[in-house]
Amino acid sequence: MTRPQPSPDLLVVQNLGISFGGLKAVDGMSLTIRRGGISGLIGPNGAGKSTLFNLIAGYHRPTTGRVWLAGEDITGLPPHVLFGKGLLRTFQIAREFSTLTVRENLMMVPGGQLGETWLGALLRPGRVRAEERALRARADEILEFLQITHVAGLPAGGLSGGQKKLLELGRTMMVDPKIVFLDEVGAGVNRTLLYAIADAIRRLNKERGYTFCLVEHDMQFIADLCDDVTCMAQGRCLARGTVETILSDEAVIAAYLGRGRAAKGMGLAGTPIEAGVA
Ligand SMILES: Nc1ncnc2c1ncn2[C@@H]1O[C@H](COP(=O)(O)OP(=O)(O)OP(=O)(O)O)[C@@H](O)[C@H]1O
Repeated sequence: MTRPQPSPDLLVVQNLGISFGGLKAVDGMSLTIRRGGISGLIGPNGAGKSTLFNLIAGYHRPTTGRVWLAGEDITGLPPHVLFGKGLLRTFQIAREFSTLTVRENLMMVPGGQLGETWLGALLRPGRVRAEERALRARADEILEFLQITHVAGLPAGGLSGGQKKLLELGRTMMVDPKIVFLDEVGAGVNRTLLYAIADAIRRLNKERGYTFCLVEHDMQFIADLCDDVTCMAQGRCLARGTVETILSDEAVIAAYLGRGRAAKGMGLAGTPIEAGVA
């Protein structure tokens, strides 16, 4: 007897929309994200990419449409509930606890720890210590995976921009997520750390099966990592396909560079697109 195969689509978004005042920031977006893949989401400034991430990850409630995760309707659920279901979102500006050490930033990610309540700490000190040891071991394993063990004991506020982005990635790893939405993880990061971040994403995908969706303006980063790409413009889906087809698509190039430059045959492949170029 053959077993039913799980659907290849981990996340399905249908007709999602939200308006701010009169502006339709996301206007009937549909999207599918394949289980075990790395998908890219591109589009000029103000296209609605971050807002779409916010709608999916529960930071905004959509006015239209639905979102399913592994077949379950998760539309409008708040971020902490989605976190528990393995759906996580990082932000363009890293959100570390600056006075805590890097290791502590990792250790505090999983919620519901026994040591968080005075009663738990008082009544079960042995279990609290065991829980803390397990969290510390997990944090140290992640720091080693990301090759940033040397900053484990430093305050997170003193890290470079790229190291903070690696820490953000590490924080998602503390809960073994199903799907991670990375919002401009490469923005403002030097080339060396950008390679380290790309390498970590690739290994998390291949070795641990994490599914990723990346918003990114650096087209080389998108081309190096993504299996498929969706381009948004004015809150809508402009085009969707393989990296090669999307980065050479005339409508996509025009959305970024303007019609005239698109007509001169200027492509996007390999080009870091500066914010604001559109
Ligand atoms: N909370 C908000 N209130 C009002 N308008 C908003 C809000 N959030 C986003 N917008 C507007 O919605 C539109 C889409 O913004 P969004 O940040 O999603 O675009 P983006 O594609 O992520 O852009 P970028 O690449 O510059 O980050 C923009 O016009 C933005 O000004």
